[in-house]
Amino acid sequence: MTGSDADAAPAAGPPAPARGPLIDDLDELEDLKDELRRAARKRRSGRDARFREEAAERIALQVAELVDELELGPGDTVAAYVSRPVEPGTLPTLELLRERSLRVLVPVLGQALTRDWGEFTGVGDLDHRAPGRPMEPPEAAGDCSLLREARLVLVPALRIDEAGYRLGQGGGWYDRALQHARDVSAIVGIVYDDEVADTPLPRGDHDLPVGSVLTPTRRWRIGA
Ligand SMILES: Nc1nc2c(c(=O)[nH]1)N(C=O)[C@@H](CNc1ccc(C(=O)N[C@@H](CCC(=O)O)C(=O)O)cc1)CN2
Ligand SMILES: Nc1ncnc2c1ncn2[C@@H]1O[C@H](COP(=O)(O)OP(=O)(O)OP(=O)(O)O)[C@@H](O)[C@H]1O
Repeated sequence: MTGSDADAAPAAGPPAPARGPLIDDLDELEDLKDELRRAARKRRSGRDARFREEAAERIALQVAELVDELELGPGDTVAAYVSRPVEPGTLPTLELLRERSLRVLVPVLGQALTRDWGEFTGVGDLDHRAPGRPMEPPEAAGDCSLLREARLVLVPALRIDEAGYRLGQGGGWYDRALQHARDVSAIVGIVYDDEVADTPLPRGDHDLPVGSVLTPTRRWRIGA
């Protein structure tokens, strides 16, 4: 290495994680993402009930640690999702958050899949409106601007890469909702361990990264 190369080296800290190519052509972007979604969904559908239950319990333990670290307590707001059977499970997490007297917001899709949020008050209070659709509280507490009140936002994904970019279900629901989060550091993406992408995911202009990743066995901040 020459003297000038050494001078140009960054001062300290790890290198920034590689971001995927920014793809302007929306058709090309959707084709690439759809192929990845197909593979991810296929793998998810092959997991058995025992694996899923254990993973859901482990996710709740990880979330409990995070809640302690953030010193969240009664009255603080956390946004989460009500998992569908194939997704990393959140039912134990939701119960745990309630037990700690946190205010828990979960998506309410509304008529035209609007991005409203409702309060989670217990699994028994949720409605199952249509097959394939996540369970929802019977009514919304407010629209997407409510998300700003959340100190922690737990977000589902099919895959997440090292720079925090996520592959979602393809509706753009979270990409739009997350614009209202108070801060990227409050956003935590949840995936199974083998869904952490070791090569950067394709991303568009609208894709927003998460600030941390949480799996059934570990959690870390992006870029840390
Ligand atoms: N648990 C969970 N909640 C979430 C999301 C998510 O990815 N996971 N979303 C993330 O965007 C938003 C909306 N997600 C939706 C997911 C499915 C359908 C739906 O209508 N699904 C089809 C069935 C598809 C299937 O079987 O795979 C249907 O009911 O016809 C609608 C919204 C908000 N809530
Ligand atoms: N902020 C936004 N404004 C307008 N359109 C958007 C926005 N975010 C996403 N979209 C559109 O929504 C569609 C799906 O986006 P994308 O493939 O990124 O969804 P996803 O991240 O997989 O899903 P989700 O966010 O629901 O988990 C795309 O057509 C995209 O252009």
